[in-house]
Amino acid sequence: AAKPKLCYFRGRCRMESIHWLLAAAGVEFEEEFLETREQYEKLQKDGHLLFGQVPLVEIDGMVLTQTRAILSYLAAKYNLRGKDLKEAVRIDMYADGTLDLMMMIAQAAFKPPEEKEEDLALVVQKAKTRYFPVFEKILKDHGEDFLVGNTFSWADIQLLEAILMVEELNASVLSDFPLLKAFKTRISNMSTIKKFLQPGRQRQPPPDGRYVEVVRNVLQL
Ligand SMILES: CCCCC[C@H]1O[C@@H](O)C[C@@H]1SC[C@H](NC(=O)CC[C@H](N)C(=O)O)C(=O)NCC(=O)O
Repeated sequence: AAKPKLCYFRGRCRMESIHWLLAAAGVEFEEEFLETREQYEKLQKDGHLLFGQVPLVEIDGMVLTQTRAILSYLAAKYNLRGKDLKEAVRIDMYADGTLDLMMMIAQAAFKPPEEKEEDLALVVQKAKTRYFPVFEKILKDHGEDFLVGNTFSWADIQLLEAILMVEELNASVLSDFPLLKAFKTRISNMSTIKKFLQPGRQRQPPPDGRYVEVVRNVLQL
């Protein structure tokens, strides 16, 4: 089958969780990076953008947008969405929580320096007081290597992505979360994820001025 084709800016934000999921599933993908307004307008003209937005993923003969819908489809397709509906909804809840946290980081990139600083400090605070305590407790109560059931799922991928992203902001953020530390080591060492984390793979760097400039130009923000 043809490789999935991803279309987004050369950066993280909404597409990064899709990179992670495909990489964790060991699925090779192609990418088109949006650099110009013309590219974006062509996608719109071709009717590929349902609501005029990216991320865009072409897979299995479909043209998909809406990050959450894409992630749900991919998680189900690659057996990363639990063994039944009850596990699936728990995976969705956990994944949604990490997406909320990571979106806070993504949006901060577009703020002026002082505000960005404040926003990112708030993100670290939220991670330490709201999100990570929840996941620490889940791991403690559940007593398994993974967040849901006793198998690897999309929720585990999302949590690792979020942990690494928050650690970029504050390296000692896991100091009060021993189970999350062990979780991070365990999941990072899974072969497909270990490969993805090596330099030069398709993981994107944190947003920088160039990324913000390209997004603003392409979207005319
Ligand atoms: C000020 C902050 C602006 C952020 C704008 C974009 O840069 C990324 O960091 C976040 C977004 S992504 C680009 C944006 N896409 C979305 O907002 C997708 C939202 C959708 N619910 C999803 O989850 O896929 C976009 O295409 N907008 C065109 C426009 O709506 O006309």
